[in-house]
Amino acid sequence: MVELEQEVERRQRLGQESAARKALIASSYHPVRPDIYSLLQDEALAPEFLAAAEYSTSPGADLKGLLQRLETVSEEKRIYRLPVFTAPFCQALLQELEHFEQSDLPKGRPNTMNNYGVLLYELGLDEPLVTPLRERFLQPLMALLYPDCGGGWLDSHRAFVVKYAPGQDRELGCHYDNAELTLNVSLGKAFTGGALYFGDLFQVPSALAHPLEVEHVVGQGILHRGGQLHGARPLGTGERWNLVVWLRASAVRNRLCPMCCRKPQLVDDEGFGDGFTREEPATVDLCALT
Ligand SMILES: O=C(O)CCC(=O)C(=O)O
Ligand SMILES: [Fe+2]
Repeated sequence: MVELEQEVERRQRLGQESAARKALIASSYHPVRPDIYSLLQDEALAPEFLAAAEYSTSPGADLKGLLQRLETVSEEKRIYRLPVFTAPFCQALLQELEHFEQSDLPKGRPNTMNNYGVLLYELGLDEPLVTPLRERFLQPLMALLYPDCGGGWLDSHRAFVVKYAPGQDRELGCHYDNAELTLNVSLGKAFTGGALYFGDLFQVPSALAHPLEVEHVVGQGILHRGGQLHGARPLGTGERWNLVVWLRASAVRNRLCPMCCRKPQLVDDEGFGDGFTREEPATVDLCALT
């Protein structure tokens, strides 16, 4: 019980420390690409992504129609891919992230597994970039692709950039995400190796028996369920930067925490916290099997 209390305190501290870093960065950091801090414009997005999102919001849109507008990486594992950002936007975002990395401002790391990379919330990129991306584009797509995983009920996210480079992190162990659904976009630079591999949903026995390898394509995003076991193979050469958006639906996680598979007991936190809410959104259909 003492350990549990300490862990709760540690997590609450993380939220407060993250908010403090965000405030410090807002007051003293000078972006090299201020353009990416203005509200997300359609021009930043790949035409295929715009088309898929526009289709998904059109009357009568269905899964079959959407599947004609993106690549099915694995039907069985329900993994999909499509171009997300234009090349110039990827380059601008990379330039900004690198500039921030080189600054001596404090950086909150994405999770316990990545020692490099940054949280987009702390940089101030949630409001102009990630929230509009989720609300306007990802939500309609995810509602058709994963209605049983809260795809139509996304109400928060945790977005970060992971960076792999020689002498830094080079790979990522097998895990599942604290997310109902995940978008992983390759931003560049030039690299070899570093493919993702996917097993089954983590609840399945011997879920890693036949992993599927998925190479990154710069500018393109992989969509998968957060509970799908995955990891990253070692980087060969070059640098790999990916934008990862953990998408959360409180309507789903309020019932069953996706990490411990129990009914969550909530404590207060800053911002989106871990994506749970005390107020219930209206009802949502859930898969009884997963
Ligand atoms: O290395 C990658 O691209 C995957 C990162 C990832 O799965 C995660 O951070 O949750
Ligand atoms: Fe992950």
